[in-house]
Amino acid sequence: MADQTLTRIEISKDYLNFSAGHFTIFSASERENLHGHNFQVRCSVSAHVGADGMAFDYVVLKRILRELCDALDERVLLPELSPHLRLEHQEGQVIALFADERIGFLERDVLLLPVRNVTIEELAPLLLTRLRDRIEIADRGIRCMELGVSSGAGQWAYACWESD
Ligand SMILES: Nc1nc2c(c(=O)[nH]1)N=C([C@H](O)[C@H](O)COP(=O)(O)OP(=O)(O)OP(=O)(O)O)CN2
Repeated sequence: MADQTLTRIEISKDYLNFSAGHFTIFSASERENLHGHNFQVRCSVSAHVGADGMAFDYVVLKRILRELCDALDERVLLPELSPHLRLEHQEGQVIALFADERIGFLERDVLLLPVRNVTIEELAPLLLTRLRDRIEIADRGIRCMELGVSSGAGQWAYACWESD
């Protein structure tokens, strides 16, 4: 009978980070001021170890995670799916309409994300989905992945995926 043992590989590197601006929205009328974080990302992947003594090449995983972080780096992150925020594009600008405010940004400085709020618990599943889209899960026998996002030391949100 084949060995069913799963081995978890954890990747946690200082360079897996992105520096981004955001504001959390609490209600239709309450939001944080625009501010920034050095967001940190980490990941663990559980898989069966193959006959070659490897679960998968973790260099590939690190490269993908780094690219996912770089894609969010040095931008103001705005939520496309917030029920309280409307986004308009006007002459090279993105205007975020919130309550009675019109908050303008240069298009080049912002990134619109398919999330309801720019919180760590929305960023974690977004990045996990993007990771899953890039990694060959079936080929490598990966059974479970967990991706964490932190907005500062000691505050993390984790999103998990398990194969059926
Ligand atoms: N459930 C969540 N709540 C909050 C989030 C979040 O992502 N998910 N984010 C924020 C703020 O944007 C910010 O990240 C937290 O600010 P705050 O804790 O006040 O400040 P620090 O990150 O600097 O933490 P210290 O403990 O003061 O070092 C708010 N809520």
